[in-house]
Amino acid sequence: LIFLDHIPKDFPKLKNDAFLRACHGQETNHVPVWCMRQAGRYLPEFREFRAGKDFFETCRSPAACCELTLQPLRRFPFDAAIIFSDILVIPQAMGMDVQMVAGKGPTFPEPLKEPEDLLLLQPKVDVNKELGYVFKAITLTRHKLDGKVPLIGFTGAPWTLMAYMIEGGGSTTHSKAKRWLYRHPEASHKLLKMLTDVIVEYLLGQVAAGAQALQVFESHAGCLGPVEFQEFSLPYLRDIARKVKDQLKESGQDVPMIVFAKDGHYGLEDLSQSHYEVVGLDWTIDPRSARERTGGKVSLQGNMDPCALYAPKERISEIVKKMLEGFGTRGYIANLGHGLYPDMDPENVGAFVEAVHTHSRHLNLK
Ligand SMILES: Cc1c2[nH]c(c1CCC(=O)O)Cc1[nH]c(c(CCC(=O)O)c1C)Cc1[nH]c(c(CCC(=O)O)c1C)Cc1[nH]c(c(CCC(=O)O)c1C)C2
Repeated sequence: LIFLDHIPKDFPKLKNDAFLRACHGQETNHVPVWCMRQAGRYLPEFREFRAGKDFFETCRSPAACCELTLQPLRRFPFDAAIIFSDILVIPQAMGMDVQMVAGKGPTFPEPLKEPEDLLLLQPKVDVNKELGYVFKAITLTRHKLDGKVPLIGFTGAPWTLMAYMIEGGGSTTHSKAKRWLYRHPEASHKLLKMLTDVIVEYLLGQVAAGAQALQVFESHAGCLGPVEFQEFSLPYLRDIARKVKDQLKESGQDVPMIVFAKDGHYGLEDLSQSHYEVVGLDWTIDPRSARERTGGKVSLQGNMDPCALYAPKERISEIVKKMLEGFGTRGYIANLGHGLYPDMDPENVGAFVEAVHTHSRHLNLK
């Protein structure tokens, strides 16, 4: 792969490696914490910066992505940054039109309807050309972070992206996309394979650009059952991790990978044996049982109910303490079980971060 030869080597030295150490199951003084959607509409500075600008235009501006990535870190002592972007830049790179419609979310004016529509997709995507703007944003942000915390790159997983490409936007049932799984299994596998190929190159490009960890979002695992998950999600999640890791090993790099299959608790054992260092959890799983079911094979990330941030600060602190006791402080990264909502109070996000740091330091001294 060409882009691995171009790894910039003049990045500032990392000052806080708690997140990376926790990914590898190593000891840390405190439990590292970050929040999914930490760059988002709950921050007034985010709303002000985004006002009047098109969402995907913002994604295509490395300077804007850098600014939005850094905003939450100016407020809170998060232990990791996640690059501002979106999972739907991949369908765009494959030739589909995606627009962000205010009050509605991402919308595909012409979603995939039948297997013949796969012919409309770019058969061979040049990720450097189509997604180079993300790589530029990552390199710029890694410099501007000045080694404060590691930078996480991310992608949507194949099934989740397939679901958006067929549904044409958000959905509660995902029945259009699931119709493909039952009616057009071969075409489904063809599309999932196409997506996997692009995702592998995209993640490698992000590492070459400076990403220090990678998260794969299988946000729509919950609408699959265990049987469909085994056939249409898990093999591709595994393939992505194996291929990315094989390539990175060749160039002597070690970048931890996180898999987050939202509502995919039925797949927890399998996910813990899928070549990812970290398994992300939503709030429907009890921390102790997650530890038991994953048998110490992986680090765990999560999983406070985002809505617990509506509670008073003292209550947040108690909930965090219980969560830390359940997971233990080793091989654990605190996070929410899903992203922050726009109406959440930034002060309570601060209380969450502080509770994780304070209680985990205390537990480590015991
Ligand atoms: C802040 C934001 C993003 N995307 C969207 C918004 C809100 C719209 C706006 O700001 O104008 C629209 C935006 N983009 C998407 C949605 C969900 C639509 C739906 O399914 O109904 C919305 C509202 C699609 C999307 N996009 C993403 C996922 C996976 C995570 C998840 O499960 O929530 C998904 C499913 C990933 C994503 N998306 C984003 C990040 C940035 C980094 C961070 O976390 O701080 C990330 C990681 C950024």
